[in-house]
Parts: sequence; C-alpha cells; structure tokens
Amino acid sequence: MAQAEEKREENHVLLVAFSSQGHINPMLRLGKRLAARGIHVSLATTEIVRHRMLKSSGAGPADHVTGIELLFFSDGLSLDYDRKTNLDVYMDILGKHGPSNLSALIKEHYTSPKKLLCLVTNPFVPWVSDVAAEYNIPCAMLWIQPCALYAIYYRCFNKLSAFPTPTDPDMVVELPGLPSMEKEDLPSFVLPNNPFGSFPKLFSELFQGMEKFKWVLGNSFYELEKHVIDSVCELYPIRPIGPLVPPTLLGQDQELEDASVDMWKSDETCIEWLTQQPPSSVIYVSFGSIVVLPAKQMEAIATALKNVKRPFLWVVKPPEFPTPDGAGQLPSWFLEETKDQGQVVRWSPQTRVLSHPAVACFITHCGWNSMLETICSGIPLIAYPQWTDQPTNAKLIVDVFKIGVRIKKEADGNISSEVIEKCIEEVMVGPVAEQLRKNAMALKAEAQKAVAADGSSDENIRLFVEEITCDSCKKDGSPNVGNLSHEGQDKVSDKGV
Ligand SMILES: O=c1ccn([C@@H]2O[C@H](COP(=O)(O)OP(=O)(O)O)[C@@H](O)[C@H]2O)c(=O)[nH]1
Ligand SMILES: O=C(O[C@@H]1O[C@H](CO)[C@@H](O)[C@H](O)[C@H]1O)c1ccc(O)c(O)c1
Repeated sequence: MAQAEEKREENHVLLVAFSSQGHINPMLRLGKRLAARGIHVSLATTEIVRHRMLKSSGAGPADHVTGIELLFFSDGLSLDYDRKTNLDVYMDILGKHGPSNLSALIKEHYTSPKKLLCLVTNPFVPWVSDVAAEYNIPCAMLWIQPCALYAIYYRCFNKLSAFPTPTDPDMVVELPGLPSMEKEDLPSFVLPNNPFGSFPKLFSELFQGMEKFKWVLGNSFYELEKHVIDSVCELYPIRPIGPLVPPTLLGQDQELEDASVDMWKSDETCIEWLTQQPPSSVIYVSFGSIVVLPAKQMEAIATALKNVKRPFLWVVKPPEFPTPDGAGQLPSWFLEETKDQGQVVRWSPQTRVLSHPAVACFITHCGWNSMLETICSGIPLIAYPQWTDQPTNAKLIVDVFKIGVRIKKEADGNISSEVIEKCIEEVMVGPVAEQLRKNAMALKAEAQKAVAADGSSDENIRLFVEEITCDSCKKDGSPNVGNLSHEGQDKVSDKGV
C-alpha cells in the first residue's frame, strides 16, 4: 500500500459536511482539534463547494486546509443549478444521490474503509449514518446549532411535547431547560406555515433514528447552555465541544492556524477603515451567507443607519440569483448620503471585524456561527432573525444569554426604521448597554475557559478521542454509548458554573 494511503487509513476520521460555509467551518475546526490529538482527518463535501472556493480564491484546486484533506462528491445537480430557490428539490436530490456518491468516494479513497475510526456528519446530511453502517464504521453527528435547537427538534419530531398546529398556530411551547417560547421564538421548521417540506421530513427521520449515531457532539459549551444540555441527558445526550471558532477569538496561541474555507472573497479594506474609527463606535451589520432581505427591509435598515449618525460597516452580499424586486440591494440614495459615515462591503473578514476594538455591536440574522463569533468577541447583538434556527437563537440572546436586544417586527411583518434606531441606541449608550456589555464580556471569558486545557469542551473532545480509538468501543457494533456520554456529561456538570 502506498505511504499516503497507509497514513490515511491509520487513526483516521472522515468528516462529511453539507455544502454551506456555516456547516463546513465548524466541522473543519472539529477536525483540527482531533488532529491536535493525533487523529488523521479528511473532510468530504459536495462539488459545489470546490467550485465556490475556486471562484473566491481564483487559485488552483484546494485539496487541503491546514493539514485536513478535502474530498468532493457530486450532489446530483449541475454546478449552475439555483439550489437556494429550489431548496426542497435540492435536499431531495442530495438525499437520493449523496449516499451512493459518498460511498463510491470512500471506496475510491480508502483501501480498507472499515479501518476508519468513524464518520462524523452534520444534521443536513443525516444519511451519512447509513453509508457508515454499510462499511461497519461507527458514526457521530456534530450538531452545528445551539443545543437548545437539538432539544426542541428531538422533542418535536419524537412527539414528546406539544407544538403549534394549523388549528392552534399561536400556542406557547414549554420545554424543560428553556424559557416559554411563542411562535416567533420557535425554529421556522416546526411551524405549521413552514414552506420547506424537506426539513420536517429530514428532521423526523433523523430524530426518530438517533440510535444510528454513537455520539452527538455540539458546537456550543456547557456553561452557555447548561440547563438545556442537562434536559436531554435522559433522551439522547449531546456533548458540547465548542465554540468551534478561530483560535484567535478564543485567546489561544496567536500562531495557531484556523481551519476554514472561504466561499466568498472578503474585502480586507474594511479593517483599515475600522482602524481609523474611535474605540467601540462602529455598528457592524451582516445577515450571513444565505439571507436576502426584501427591498423594504433594506430601506428601513439604511434609513436607521443614516439617522443614528454613527459609523457603520454593512455587508451587502449581492444575491447569487438577483431578482427584479430589488431584494438584497441598497436603496439608490444610500451610498452617496452616507459616504462619510460608513462602509459597505460585499463580504467581510467577519471574525477579524468582530474582534476589532472599533466595533461596538452587531446587527445580525442570528446564524449560530455569527452568534458564537460574537460571544467570543464579547460584544452585544441586535437580533433580526429570519428563518430556521435564527428566531430561537434570538430568544436565547435576549432572554437566556442576556447579551442583546431584538428588532420587533410590525404586525405586517415589516420593520420600521424607528424601532431599529431605538435598538441601536439601547445597546450603545445607557445602563442597558452597560449591562449587556458586562454580560457579553463574562460569556467571552466562559467560552475561553471551556476550550482551554481541562475546560468542559476540551474534556469532551478528549473523551470522544479516547472512545473512538479504544479497541473495545470500535468492535462494539451496538448503537450509542449513552452511559459513557452521560458519565462524560456528569464529569463536566461537576465543573458547571
Ligand atoms: O461578510 C461576512 C459574513 C459572514 N461571514 C462568515 O460566514 C459565517 C456565517 O455563518 P452563520 O451560521 O452565521 O450564518 P449563515 O451564513 O450560515 O446563514 C460565519 O462564520 C461568518 O463569520 C464572513 O466571513 N463574512
Ligand atoms: O442552515 C443553513 O445555513 C445556516 O447554518 C447555520 C448553522 O446551522 C445556522 O445557524 C444558520 O441560521 C443558517 O442560515 C442553510 C440552509 C439551507 C441552505 O440551502 C444552506 O445552504 C444553508
């Protein structure tokens, strides 16, 4: 056997991720932490990612990210297919073609696939566990949203608690370890008016078949979500191993390299501009990689930014498939009228922006990666959630973590610039702002402790590596090491704050 293959199969873990940046990057960072403990790691994802990476860098094909080998398989669609607009079709085709294409990739790259220590997947590609079973390899899942979402979906899709229905759409949901949740606090996929049928189907299959996963790891930390993590211990435990963010945000060695991919080229000029702004003065605005706001909402945000007369940095990512209604585009007057006040970029180096001393707060769609990055930067948030986990993430920000405020929508679903202006003033000045900043700094310190040597997340990674490399665990084909997880959790719980 060639030396490279031998290395690939010895002490090797294969990570498999859905094609979005917010799913791949936490997986790569998990890979880095495994690699730091002597595991060889590869990551498989779909061809569209390679295509986007090439477009963003303009360089040759990427085949490694800081020591982690990248492998690609087809999702069954052409590269120019509009996956976002046709999300249900995309998820359906991916579910049909993904398993055989991933299986072929494993056959092609591994002479003895069953020597793999385990496959690690994420929630949008749950069928990876069937591919793992085909090769008799144990499977783990990295849950890439808050543990609160794991608990909500587990209870909802196993019908353990009552959720809104078409006849009772406004019911308030009460779950252990979480505050009471109204419909605007729940993930959009559990609501009766959710337009994407593929997700309830996917989550039903996933949460009714959890025994296919021997381990569930979470991109969170125990001290952040202690009550809800404890609440699922008896159901199907989740072990927090995060936050999976760049090492520089965690107060770790500045020399440590991050493991991440960039699907869009970031505009570095904004860092220079930030450096010219007073400390804690800039409002950072971004809605992540997927959300495209309707023109009316863009107008409201634009008006609010102009009226508050504070410096801002706004990421306006041009829609991949533009529409004639002006969605995702700035109002025509904005750039001219605010040219001395702020900067607009197409894509920012977000983690460097958030940790820049000039940044005061973040107006965000509440994607979980953005939230973790903000928590690790110790700044307050203004939540403007759109769909999926984001409404629940906003609820956590305001009522559980207490590090931000939420932009309330009008009855017609729109937002007014006056409400946004009020939110901005609330997080920038006065006693509320002061308390939010204090809370944010305290959480930042907890996050750093969790990933430091012997912290709760570090300990959970250590346990995971111990279990995937232990011979008796490997041979034991039985599903889930529930007791081990539970013991691990107890151990961590003792350290809880
Ligand atoms: O201008 C930007 C906007 C976002 N991001 C990164 O893109 C990810 C977005 O993930 P998130 O879960 O917050 O939202 P999604 O884009 O998946 O909706 C985060 O890691 C951000 O740091 C970035 O690098 N530059
Ligand atoms: O879920 C999708 O992307 C984002 O993932 C984050 C981590 O799960 C999450 O916190 C954030 O709110 C999401 O926006 C996603 C959904 C559909 C799709 O086609 C994607 O490419 C990504």
